[in-house]
Amino acid sequence: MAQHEPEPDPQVFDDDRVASLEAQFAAWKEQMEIDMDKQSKVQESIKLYETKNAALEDSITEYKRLLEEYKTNVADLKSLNSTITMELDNVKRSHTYELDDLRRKCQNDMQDVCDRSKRELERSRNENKDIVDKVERELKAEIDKLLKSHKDELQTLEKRLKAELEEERGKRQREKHDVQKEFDSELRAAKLEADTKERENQLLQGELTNTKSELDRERMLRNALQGQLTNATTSNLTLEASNKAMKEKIDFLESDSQAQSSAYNELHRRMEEAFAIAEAAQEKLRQEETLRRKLHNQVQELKGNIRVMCRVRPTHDSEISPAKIGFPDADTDSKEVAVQGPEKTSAMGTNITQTYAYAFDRVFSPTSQNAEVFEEISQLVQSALDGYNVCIFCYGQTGSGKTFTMSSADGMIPRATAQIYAEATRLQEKGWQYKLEGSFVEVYNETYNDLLGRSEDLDKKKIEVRHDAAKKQTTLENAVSVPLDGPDRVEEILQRADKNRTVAATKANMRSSRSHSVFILKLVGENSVTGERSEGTLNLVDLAGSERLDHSKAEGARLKETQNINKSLSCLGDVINALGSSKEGSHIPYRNSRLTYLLQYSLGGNSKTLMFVMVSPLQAHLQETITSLKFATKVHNTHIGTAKKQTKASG
Ligand SMILES: Nc1ncnc2c1ncn2[C@@H]1O[C@H](COP(=O)(O)OP(=O)(O)OP(=O)(O)O)[C@@H](O)[C@H]1O
Repeated sequence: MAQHEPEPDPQVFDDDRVASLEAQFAAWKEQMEIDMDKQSKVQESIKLYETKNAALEDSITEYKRLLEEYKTNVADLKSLNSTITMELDNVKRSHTYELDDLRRKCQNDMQDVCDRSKRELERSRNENKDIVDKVERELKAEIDKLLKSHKDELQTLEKRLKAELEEERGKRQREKHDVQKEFDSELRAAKLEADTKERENQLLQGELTNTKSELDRERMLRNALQGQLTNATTSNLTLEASNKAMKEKIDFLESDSQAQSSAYNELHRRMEEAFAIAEAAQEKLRQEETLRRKLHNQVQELKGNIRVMCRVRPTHDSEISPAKIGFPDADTDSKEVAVQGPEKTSAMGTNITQTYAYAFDRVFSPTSQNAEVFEEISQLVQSALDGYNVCIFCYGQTGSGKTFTMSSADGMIPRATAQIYAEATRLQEKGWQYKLEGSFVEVYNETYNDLLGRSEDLDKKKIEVRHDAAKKQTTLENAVSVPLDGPDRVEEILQRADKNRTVAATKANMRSSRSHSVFILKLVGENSVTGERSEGTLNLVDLAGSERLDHSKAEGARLKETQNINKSLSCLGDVINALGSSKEGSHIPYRNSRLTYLLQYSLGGNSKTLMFVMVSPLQAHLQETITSLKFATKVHNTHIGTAKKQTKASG
């Protein structure tokens, strides 16, 4: 069994216990001192914390106050901000309205001035011409009539007077002769009688008185006869006076015709004046034409040098499953198109469709006609006449309506050339003479082909493209260029190009879809009156189908074609991108494809560019449609520098 040590008795204080208690006490004391020390430290800390707490509370109060102040400031700033935003919106809106008004006013003024001047000129020309013709005719007829009637009157009068005079003279002569004869015979008889009476005087004194009285009677008779002779002479004199009066009348009538000829001279003078006014009006018109060109191109520059428009073609009767394409602002601006994407299943398992919205400078819905589309581009066509390089191209997948828009019978090419021809003819009266030349080339497999050359030469004849950097003009060596001397020539050009392409096409290869065609119209104008000269180019481009073909399914010639199309279209995108992002003078990759090389001077800062993105309305083409619209949006967001007109004084 184990021995237990006895428990110490608490009442017994031996030395060991005392020592242990003392040690314990010392330890407690030490501990207490430490605790006291700690307590005083804690109390000090508490005091410190209390001081800090008070300071913190002060700070919190200060912060709260500052926060309140800050909130008030924020509220003030917010309301100031919204006021400024509102004001900014108002200013923006009013500026937009002002700009629109200014633009509209400019266009209206310009139109008014042109119309007024035209009407004025036309009216004064017609008036003058009519007045001059009428007056000339009337005067001539009047003068002829008067001269004829005067001549006739004169002749009749002369004849009558002569006859009367002759008759009167004859009558008087005869009367005189008779009287003289009578007198002579009477005198002879009287003499005889006097002789007899003389002889008888001596014999018959009484009879003498009788004879004398008879003689007196005879004398009286003679006097009477002489009186008659005097009367005849007086009447002769009267007739001569009336003859003179007649002559005076003739002179008067002749002087009247002089008055008419001075009236004619006056009219001639007025006509000269009218011609001078017409010439001044024409000069004014010429000046207004120069002003119109300036204003027109300012408006074009305001619209931007690269514009993008979208056209959705209608579905044909044979086509089913149309895509859901909407035109949200068709009733107002017509600038938006919204395409409903393919149906997808969400993470929650529900079917969803996404709508993609795009905005361009103009969107044409399927109901739009070529005439409506041309209205939008006609102003750019006008710019080509004014000396700018203009490039209009159609981009889109095969069958989206590019060729319909560009080259159909009422497409952009025939319409543009007709407008240019009409405008060039109209400008002749303002002193402009234009030389218009058209060529039509195709870029196929990175080679240029002449669509106006002989069909057997297609793919064989080599065309060289030459650039004149100073004039910013491009020439095609070895390509046929046709002078556009009448509006019908374009139909001939289109037919020839179409024939060449058809000859080149094979069953497996629809050439029109696999090549880019470029219609190039050169417009060189000279104004003999003002000495101005302008050189512009209009390029109308129908691009190859933009659909991404599956390389894996293409082989041989088809693969090469596909690669070339993809390359040239992406080069076109690169050039536009570089033009939009680069500084002046930096590198633009025109040389990377034949298409961009050809269009070099019609895509840069010196030109005005318009891209039509053509859209097929079919659900089956939806993916291509979205790709095309994305590409077009990228182009639309590009800003290209201000165009420069190719004008210089001739000589
Ligand atoms: N706006 C439209 N109105 C009526 N028909 C149209 C319109 N646009 C295109 N079409 C018709 O749609 C068809 C395809 O058009 P088009 O040949 O112009 O397409 P494309 O894009 O030029 O094709 P490809 O690249 O093969 O040349 C043609 O029959 C054309 O007449």
